[in-house]
Amino acid sequence: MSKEITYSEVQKHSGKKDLWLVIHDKVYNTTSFVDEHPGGEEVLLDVGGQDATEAFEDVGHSDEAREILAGLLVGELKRAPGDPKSKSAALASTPSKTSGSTGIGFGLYALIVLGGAAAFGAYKYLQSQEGQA
Ligand code: HEM
Repeated sequence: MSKEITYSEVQKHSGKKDLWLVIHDKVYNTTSFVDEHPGGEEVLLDVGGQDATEAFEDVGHSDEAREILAGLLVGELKRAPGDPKSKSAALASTPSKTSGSTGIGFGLYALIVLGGAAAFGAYKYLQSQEGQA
């Protein structure tokens, strides 16, 4: 069984010489990798000691990157009440589910109504122009 690490433990490792990250609720020691990261050390230091799931996934890292990650594993994150919520849970579901289907449905509905109104207005305007000519 892999080691369980608390979020407050991870937060202690946020310096360049001791850099841990959380990605999908797993803890990685990236200290040896910072200098080799093709995306630069700055971005890794930015998320040092924190949940980097979103940053990591936003870039769309390759399978090779994920293999490197596997080699840096320290243990599993053990969440305690009050810790920042898991970011991988939000990423796992589709956008329509996370933002609530009503939100997107309403946005689309409003777009259609507004688009329709604009088209109607343009039609009326053109008609009035024709009348004048
Ligand atoms: C330990 C975690 C990470 C590993 C093992 C890793 C590994 C890699 C690898 C191997 C590449 C080359 C392209 C690829 O294979 O996808 C890459 C590129 C990149 N990474 Fe990461 N990465 C990590 C975390 C992050 C984080 C947290 C960020 C934050 C934004 C980030 C930003 C980038 C960017 C922007 C590139 C593109 C660089 C370019 O194409 O010029 N990476 N990473």
